[in-house]
Amino acid sequence: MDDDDIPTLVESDVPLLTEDSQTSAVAEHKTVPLTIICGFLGAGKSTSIKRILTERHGYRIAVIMNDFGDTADIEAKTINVSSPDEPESEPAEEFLELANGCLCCSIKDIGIASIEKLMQRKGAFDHILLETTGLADPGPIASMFWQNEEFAQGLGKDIHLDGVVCVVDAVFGKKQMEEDHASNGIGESLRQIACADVILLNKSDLAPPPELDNLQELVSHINPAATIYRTTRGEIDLRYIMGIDAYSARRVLPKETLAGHSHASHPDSSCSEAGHDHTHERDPHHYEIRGISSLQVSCPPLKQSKLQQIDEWIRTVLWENRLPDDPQGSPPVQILRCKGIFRVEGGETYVLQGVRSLYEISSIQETPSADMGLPGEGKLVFIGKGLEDRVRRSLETLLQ
Ligand SMILES: Nc1nc2c(ncn2[C@@H]2O[C@H](COP(=O)(O)OP(=O)(O)OP(=O)(O)O)[C@@H](O)[C@H]2O)c(=O)[nH]1
Repeated sequence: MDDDDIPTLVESDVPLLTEDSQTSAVAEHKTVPLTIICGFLGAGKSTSIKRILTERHGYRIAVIMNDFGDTADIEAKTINVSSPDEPESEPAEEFLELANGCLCCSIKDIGIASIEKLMQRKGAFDHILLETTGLADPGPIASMFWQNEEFAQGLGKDIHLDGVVCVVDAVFGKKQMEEDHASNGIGESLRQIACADVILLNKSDLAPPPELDNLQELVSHINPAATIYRTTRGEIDLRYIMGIDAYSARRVLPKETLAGHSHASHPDSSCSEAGHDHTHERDPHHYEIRGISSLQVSCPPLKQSKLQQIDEWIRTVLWENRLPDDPQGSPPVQILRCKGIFRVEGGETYVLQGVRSLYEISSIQETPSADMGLPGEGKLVFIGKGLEDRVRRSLETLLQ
């Protein structure tokens, strides 16, 4: 057709994402995705959320936070919601309805009960963002919304966990990881990074590029299963942090991880004592901060009979903090997060997802694509403490 011709309108079967269709999509089916936003004190969580709450993006997002803090000055209508069962009761939560259609909810306790109250307004939003405090460990919070029986029978009918986003301070992030002491041995900033599906290196305007490169390399070795973006004031296309489906089979591991090389951990207590170590004599790829590191193992197509053995290996490591073949007195292994995708001979594809001691190995119906790293080699990624060479050897022997 000539450029000057009047175009003819044709019927399209591509759905348009209008406000109405969003509402009906949420109302009809489907569970509302929930994203956990974590990050150490002052990393920029509230700044990122404030941006989301004020920008015109067309989504109705409910944000749950411990207090309104910085967002209190946003022009909004305050609505109090009390439970229909106790209409007279003093509402424990306060809601702000914002001009762009977002809903902001301040709660004292990020618990199931509070979110149930929020869900009374189901249909009024398309996505939930849950901001944790700077010292929160997102692991138990993620487990609350995933693989939790009570949740599955209740709120799980309305909500599903979409992903964990961790905001890291580009200037102080490294220092926070090194100095973050915790009574149980793993500091909160490391737990947050380990548990994340997406990591935002925020305040990138304040860090010199080489420092930013170093931090990114370090963070990507601590958590090779996460996608990392650099941001200033949390500025990022919402598609990269919302609707990422990190707990579904489609995007288990970022492309870089699937394409990348394996990194082994080498134990050296004197190195971890001093903080991090990324110039280890034995392995230039070794990165470890306060004992936390990652282990990636390639996984060729496996015999069906291996499935049960893999399940047993993972169960023993996650639940008993040891390798199945460990002699007594071996140092413990503590896994914070694991992910993986692999194939069995004959074609079936399996996905591994794990948060702390909860894990799931499920087969997926979709035809594996290059995006998933398959066909080709699968990959298993473990993030945690005590991931020494013997752990790699044990897993590699199993997968042979
Ligand atoms: N220059 C610069 N400043 C930023 C950026 N992001 C946040 N800030 C500032 O950093 C300070 C802390 O940001 P917040 O958003 O309050 O951080 P937070 O993670 O919510 O902090 P807590 O709630 O205390 O854990 C504020 O003064 C922000 O204005 C950024 O990308 N660049």
